[in-house]
Amino acid sequence: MFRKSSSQLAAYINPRVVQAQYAVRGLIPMRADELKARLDAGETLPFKELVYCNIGNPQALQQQPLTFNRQVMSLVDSPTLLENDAIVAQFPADVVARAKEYLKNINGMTGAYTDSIGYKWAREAIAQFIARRDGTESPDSRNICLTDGASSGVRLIMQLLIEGAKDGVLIPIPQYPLYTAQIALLGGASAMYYLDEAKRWDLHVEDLLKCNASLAATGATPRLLVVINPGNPTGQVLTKETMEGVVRYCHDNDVMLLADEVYQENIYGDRPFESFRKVVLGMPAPYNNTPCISLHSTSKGIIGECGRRGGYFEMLNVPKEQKEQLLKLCSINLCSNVNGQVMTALMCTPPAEGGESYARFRDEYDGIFASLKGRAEALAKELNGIEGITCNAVDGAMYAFPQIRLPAKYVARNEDLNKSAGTKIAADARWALELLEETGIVVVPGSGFLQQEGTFHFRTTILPPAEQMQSMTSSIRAFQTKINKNFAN
Ligand SMILES: Cc1ncc(COP(=O)(O)O)c(CN[C@@H]2CONC2=O)c1O
Repeated sequence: MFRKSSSQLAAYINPRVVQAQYAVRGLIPMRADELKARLDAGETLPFKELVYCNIGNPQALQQQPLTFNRQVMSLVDSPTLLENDAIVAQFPADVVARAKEYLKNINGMTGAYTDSIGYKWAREAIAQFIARRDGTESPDSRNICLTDGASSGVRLIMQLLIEGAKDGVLIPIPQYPLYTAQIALLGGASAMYYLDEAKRWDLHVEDLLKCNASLAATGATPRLLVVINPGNPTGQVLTKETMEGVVRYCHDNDVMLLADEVYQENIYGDRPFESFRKVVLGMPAPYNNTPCISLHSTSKGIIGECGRRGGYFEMLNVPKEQKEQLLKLCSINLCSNVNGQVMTALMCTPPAEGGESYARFRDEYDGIFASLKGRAEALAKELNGIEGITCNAVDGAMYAFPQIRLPAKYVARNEDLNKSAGTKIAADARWALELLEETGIVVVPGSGFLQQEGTFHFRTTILPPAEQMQSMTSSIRAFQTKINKNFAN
């Protein structure tokens, strides 16, 4: 049997991979990278720099890491430094003590595999963090699993529950595209519940029941309900009343609740964050027995350590059989990365008041929070001041998701451009592409998060430093004003 030449072999690709999309690093950011390469090569473009507002990557936009965490991490990563008194003398005492504590727990071997669900000591630190945050009993640390960021937690949980098209996942629209991508990769069925832009992007529990019907119509059963609180891209913070309605839905319909709470520290508006775990435990029987898996991450909040790939999920009321299978899935990956585990433990255990590092930590933490809050408020205000753009307040998370009112002539032109180029670019993707080409501003079109039919949005982060944000909103204003004028109906 002669082997076919490489040119004859059709490069087979799993069609599910082709179907999966992830707009946060899709068409617009890829085009931005091409433009950046041209700028770097000395070419003259209509702008001098790219402003990457497509990804919630704080430290890529000049946010500083928290010193305490980095100091502890450096000593844990290189324990021999602790044998050098001159080096030790350069670190605050509570940093040295914390590093020694962690190294003792790790037996000094930070290069070794850990338990499949992560270091026991790190999981116990997370359990204590959860108890302090919620004012409840400490969860059993065996119900906590450290992950390579929340993304890998989502993947594991979806693998547990989604075999194929008969298994349905309820997702919010607009949604963070990790979810539709993972559902596509598993061949699952998705049912969309639309967030209400006119009501601060709130969700309506009755829409969840409509999802049941849409899944039933295809022979699928709802297995998982995803709630992102605070919301990405929409920035809403749910009320306790809404959350209780969600819990009742999950209990009554035997659906696992996946509470994506990676932005739980990014709260800027009048609505406080309450964890789904706390809401479930505060409800009367039988609702306090509702299964709920909560996600957290070192990528967001104030810590912003995205590249460390730290995070965890906590299983509340999850049946033993499901827990065992989920933990088996974790074992197949052997363990999450050690730096991410250490960083997650540090996120959950800040320096104690009275310690040498406390004042600096507090100052850094409060400074970053105040800056994020200020930028969130300023950005929504500026965007609302642009004709043709309206934006809900950014109550939480790291993004604004304004609606753009595109003139009919602009939408029609986009259809003509698609026809002549054989492309299928959505009107708001065309808007984002042209904004990029003219200004260097990189945003993600609302179509990348899905949205109500006939509406157009874009998502920008609140992360550019204040002075850069000012010029960014001025450029968006000029760009939109030109569209309003040139395509006036
Ligand atoms: C709601 C939500 N869940 C999970 C994740 C994954 O985070 P990990 O880094 O812990 O895997 C993100 C990342 N946010 C993406 C990345 O930056 N911009 C975004 O929209 C997110 O926004």
